[in-house]
Amino acid sequence: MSTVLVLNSGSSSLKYQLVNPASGEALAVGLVEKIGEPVGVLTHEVGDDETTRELPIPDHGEALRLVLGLFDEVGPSLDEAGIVAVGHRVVHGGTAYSHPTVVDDDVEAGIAALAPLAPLHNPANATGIKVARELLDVPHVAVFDTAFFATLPEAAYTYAIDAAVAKAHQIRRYGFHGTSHEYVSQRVSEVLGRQDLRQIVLHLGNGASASAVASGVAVDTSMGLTPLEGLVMGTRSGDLDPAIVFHLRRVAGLDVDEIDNLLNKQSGLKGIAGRNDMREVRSAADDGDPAALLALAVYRHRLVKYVGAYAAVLGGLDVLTFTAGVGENSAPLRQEVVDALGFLGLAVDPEKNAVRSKEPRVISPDGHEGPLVMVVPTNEELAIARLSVAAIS
Ligand SMILES: Nc1ncnc2c1ncn2[C@@H]1O[C@H](COP(=O)(O)OP(=O)(O)O)[C@@H](O)[C@H]1O
Ligand SMILES: CC(=O)OP(=O)(O)O
Ligand SMILES: [Mg+2]
Repeated sequence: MSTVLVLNSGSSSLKYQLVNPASGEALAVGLVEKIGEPVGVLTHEVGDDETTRELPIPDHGEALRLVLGLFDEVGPSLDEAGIVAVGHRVVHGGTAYSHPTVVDDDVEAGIAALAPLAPLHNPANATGIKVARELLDVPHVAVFDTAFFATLPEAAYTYAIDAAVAKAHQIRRYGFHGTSHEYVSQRVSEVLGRQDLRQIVLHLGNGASASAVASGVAVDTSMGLTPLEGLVMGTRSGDLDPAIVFHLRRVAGLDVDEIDNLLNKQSGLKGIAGRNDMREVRSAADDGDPAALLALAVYRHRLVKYVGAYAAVLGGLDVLTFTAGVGENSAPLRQEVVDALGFLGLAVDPEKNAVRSKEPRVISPDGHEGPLVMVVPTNEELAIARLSVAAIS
């Protein structure tokens, strides 16, 4: 057996999975949260056994040392599991990295140097890589969230600003969640047995993004220079008039870091309804909370706009697919969004929509003519494990 340890380092968290890329089996799944806070929390799951530790975890180095200690202590042993690589999720690859890349000192420095383009993500990714390379003597592979969108046409990735300024500062649409959009759109093609599909994928997690995919190639996506643009998210605003930034500076008196924090961490569902977790927003809305009802309405309105726009970009639509935490689990949201898109010929069968499953599935009515609606669970860790093995072989 060979396995890959997949690491996803966030600003204050480290998510990991030990995955068998051939079978797709996850041998261990874990999460270190609240890194740098007074009390950190480590959860390590092997099958049905869960081990939890609460202690101060000052930085990502200590987090990874603790995780490796648990693999020794409660298993599975990385050696016995035949670890062949560590796969790292890296959010921003800039224009330099558009394929999974085996990490050497230059690549490590290159990822760290992209921090200005992804200040919330790349510094943590770079630290995770540095520490993991010190502790684990196997090949390390960086898999970039931006890579799948390297194919975007110029008209889709160009912002209509001064061309010289854009070039000097690498300002363009990069797109994110690419590993998920690629994995999910490929699963759709496999399940339907067709490559020549016009697909829209809605990745709705804490971060959320939409993509338009034509015959397996990404042609548009909602996130931009950074993961702030596009859909309404848990704590991020998504699209807004750029002049709001000047207004916040000049009229509200916020400085740039405060505006950054406001739009990335205090906006989206949280900004409108005070909660970023979709389950809580839905339950407050069910209780009649006006702010939660409005947050849901704004979230849906943005989704409907993007699907309409991407159907136009694709010149028609064959499949609309929902994925990630909200997309996979919220049957009411899927129903509401598809109901608003009936004019495109989309429809959902309420019974199929209510089924909970880890399998990809069509939720349009049987015999439906017109574009299909699907739910396809994403698996970024498995995709990263497979891309990592491909990069070292
Ligand atoms: N049953 C559910 N109904 C609605 N939303 C759900 C459900 N389960 C999970 N979610 C939502 O999924 C989101 C997290 O998605 P996830 O893909 O795990 O996020 P990320 O990987 O970006 O942290 C949260 O907003 C959570 O409320
Ligand atoms: C790029 C991005 O938005 O990632 P996440 O959804 O994991 O925050
Ligand atoms: Mg996710």
